[in-house]
Amino acid sequence: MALAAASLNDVVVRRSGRAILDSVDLTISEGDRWAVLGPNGAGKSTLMRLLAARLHPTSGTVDLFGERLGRTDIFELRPLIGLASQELAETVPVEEKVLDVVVTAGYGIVGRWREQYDEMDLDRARVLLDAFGVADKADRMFGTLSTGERKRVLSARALMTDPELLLLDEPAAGLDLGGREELVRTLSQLAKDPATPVTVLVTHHVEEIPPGYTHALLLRHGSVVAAGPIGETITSQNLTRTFGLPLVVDRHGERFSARSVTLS
Ligand SMILES: Nc1ncnc2c1ncn2[C@@H]1O[C@H](COP(=O)(O)OP(=O)(O)OP(=O)(O)O)[C@@H](O)[C@H]1O
Repeated sequence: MALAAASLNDVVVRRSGRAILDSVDLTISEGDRWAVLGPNGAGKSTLMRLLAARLHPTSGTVDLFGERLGRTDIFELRPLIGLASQELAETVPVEEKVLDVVVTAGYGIVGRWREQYDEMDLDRARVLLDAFGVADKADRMFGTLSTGERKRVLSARALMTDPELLLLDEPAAGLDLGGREELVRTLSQLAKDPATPVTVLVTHHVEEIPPGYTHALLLRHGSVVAAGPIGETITSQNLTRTFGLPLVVDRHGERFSARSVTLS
């Protein structure tokens, strides 16, 4: 059997005496594209930090590409993982040139630290910016971009190292409707491309799940409500349990939408 990209076994993360992830079991396999959903505070970003080898579990085990967190050199693991998150966005210097924000991913840093980069790296960074519709922003300062433009740049950055695992934490948050739809289309094209690595995307909204996503994980209060193939997991019953209010999910081809049910 192929090695799992990520395998979590009975994972607990405890903070201030509270389990912010509780008994989480999860296997992410080669070719999978996972959407992770749950209300604010459910533990989604904490899960992403584990998958990014930026956090160790309090108990249980996390294996990334067969290497166990805590027993392996995380600095060897991290280049295999492309991460785009708000936490990372906040570490980017506002005066950093957009092209450099992307290209520095290849050097495992944020913030420009040398004057010259390889022309091949710069070309790749431009191609990725183009794929996310922000090639025309390459020479701008990161701090002058809109929220949505920053999200796109960081998604491009996450792919710069040609990672084995792509982690996108709320890539569509703060985008307007047109921007969201464009991003969903870009992410869908990526999802359907066999060359794209295993992907895990966090979102608050089923509308943001790109076509081509194969699996979903629903979290509430740090626990898994449901996990599995997307069509079986994104259901009215599971969403209702996850968000704690009566919800109806509709499916339109490969897209989902959800609305609350008014109880009379
Ligand atoms: N260091 C910490 N100490 C105490 N509580 C923490 C700590 N870090 C995170 N938490 C709590 O853990 C819970 C899960 O946080 P996390 O950021 O993973 O949630 P999330 O699902 O990503 O939320 P959101 O949708 O709001 O981004 C939250 O209630 C948060 O307040």
